[in-house]
Amino acid sequence: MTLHIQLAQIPLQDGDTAANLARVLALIASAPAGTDLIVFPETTLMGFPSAEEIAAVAEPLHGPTLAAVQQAVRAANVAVAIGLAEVLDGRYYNTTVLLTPEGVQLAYRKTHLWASDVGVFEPGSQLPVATWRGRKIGILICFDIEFPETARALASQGAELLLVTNGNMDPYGPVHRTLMTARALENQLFAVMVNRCGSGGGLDFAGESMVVTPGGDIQLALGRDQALASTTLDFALLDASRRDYHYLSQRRIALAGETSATAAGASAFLIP
Ligand code: BAL
Repeated sequence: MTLHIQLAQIPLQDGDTAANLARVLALIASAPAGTDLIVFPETTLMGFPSAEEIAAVAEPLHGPTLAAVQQAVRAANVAVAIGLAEVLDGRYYNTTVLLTPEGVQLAYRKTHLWASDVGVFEPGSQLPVATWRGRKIGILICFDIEFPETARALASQGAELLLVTNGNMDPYGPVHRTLMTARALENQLFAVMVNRCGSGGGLDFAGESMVVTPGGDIQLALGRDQALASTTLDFALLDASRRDYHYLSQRRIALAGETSATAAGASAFLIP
């Protein structure tokens, strides 16, 4: 079984939802034939809003911006993993959704806040996994991958594909290059990371989006500049990586925390 994915490493405009949405809609409409999933960066749709802007730009998952993306996803018959600034019950979250022609399959709220997230977003408290196209998928956002427990919490629920939406800036590019390989290898799953590029808010974003196989090989690695790159995830590599040993079933130390079944083929690890 394979998944054809496109990595959309793009610059973003902080606080300018209209500009970011226009770019996203154009990329969805022009996705190469046969693409199953396009992965975008962290907070793609709003960029990084400031504490002063967040109330004005944050939207609920049923808001107009994600509705426009949903319409484009249906028209192009592709799925997207895309970030947004979400408002839910009066609280703001740095959220990434897996949005398919059928709707929101997965919504993940960044659980480990980077310094610039604090005061703008609240941390999420769940690490959910959903099943799509027969594969269990989990999402992390940027700083999350710097904590091994996060990917392990997804893998403990059977995750086979980790999607990471990034807004990683200089000088931390090498940190994520190393850790994406580690997260894939130690959990024997595909890890796909798409970072922002360009600059904004006084930051230079590192780009360097990548795909790592369950065996820890770098299947695709981009540079620092804007790029669209397609590749195919062959899940036979996941089975091969687990043939002689399986870290998850052989580990002797489990994570502290409960996992709840949330829907058919879906679950969530609850941070205590
Ligand atoms: N190394 C930066 C992590 C973040 O911006 O979430």
